Amino acid sequence: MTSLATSIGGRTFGNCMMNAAGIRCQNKKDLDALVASSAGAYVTKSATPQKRAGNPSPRMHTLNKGSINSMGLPNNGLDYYLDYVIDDQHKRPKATNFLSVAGTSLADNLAMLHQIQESEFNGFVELNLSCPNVPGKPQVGYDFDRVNDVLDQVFQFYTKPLGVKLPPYFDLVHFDQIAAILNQYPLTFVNTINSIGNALVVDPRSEQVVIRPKGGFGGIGGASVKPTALANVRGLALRLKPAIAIVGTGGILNGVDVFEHILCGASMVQIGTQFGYEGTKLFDRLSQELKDIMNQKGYTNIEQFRGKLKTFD
Ligand SMILES: O=C1NC(=O)NC(C(=O)O)N1
Repeated sequence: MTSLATSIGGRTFGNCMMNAAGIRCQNKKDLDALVASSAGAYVTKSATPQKRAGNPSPRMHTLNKGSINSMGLPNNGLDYYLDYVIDDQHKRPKATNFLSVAGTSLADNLAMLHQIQESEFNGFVELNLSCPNVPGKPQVGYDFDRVNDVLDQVFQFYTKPLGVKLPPYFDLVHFDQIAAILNQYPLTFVNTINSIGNALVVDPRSEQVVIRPKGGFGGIGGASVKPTALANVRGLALRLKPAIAIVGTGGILNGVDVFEHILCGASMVQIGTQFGYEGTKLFDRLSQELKDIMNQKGYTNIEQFRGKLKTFD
């Protein structure tokens, strides 16, 4: 019997696939659909302390097998998502799910994590350090001192399972530097990558950008980011202490993409852009495709090949 089960931080998940924060996870209807799907878990839209409208439209544009977005963290506010995950926890006490938070300041992140620490939520928090789309706000994940400071302050009081959502890095030295910081903290997981920030898509017919915010600059998702995503999954898997699991995100359209992320070291994968297009039936399709690949290769569970990417030497 081929199993797609996985475990992170001592919690088990029946399926190693879930949504990526931001995609079809904005409200109760979206989240209920994920609960009813074959996804192994869900993550909520990144929350700010209060409800937030986000950037002006058009703020997302479909590309050939990809997307560019500058949503700007539109969300219903932390209380909404905290209420949802706690209510769900009462209904399904054995399930573990993810609550994403993305404060636009350190104070906001600390305030939200204090509120979550004091709550009865016992799932995973995904601290989003990599939203590229809040005008005037840098991606914290690219400022290593700030990452260190945030985690130092968070772990003064936060004792529940916590992971961070990172931006893509493009230099092995940066993998070394961020891993040296992350390894100092009792993180449960690291999610890599967020969209490739501040890309620019041009429509040559109209001679115009395709999204309104920030003069057209936005985060890229979808097939074109897979090589970068796999590099970040592998680069961090090779450098992080084994206690920190890797959640692989980026460029997953098919079962083979899931297989590649796991081969590079991911214990869970998240799907964003393609999930946006296909809806929850995506998880049925990807699960079957991954099982087919595993059966062809003689694998019965993902631990048999997770992280076992070969090199030439
Ligand atoms: O972290 C994020 N990454 C994205 O690509 N977009 C969203 C957003 O803009 O809300 N946030």
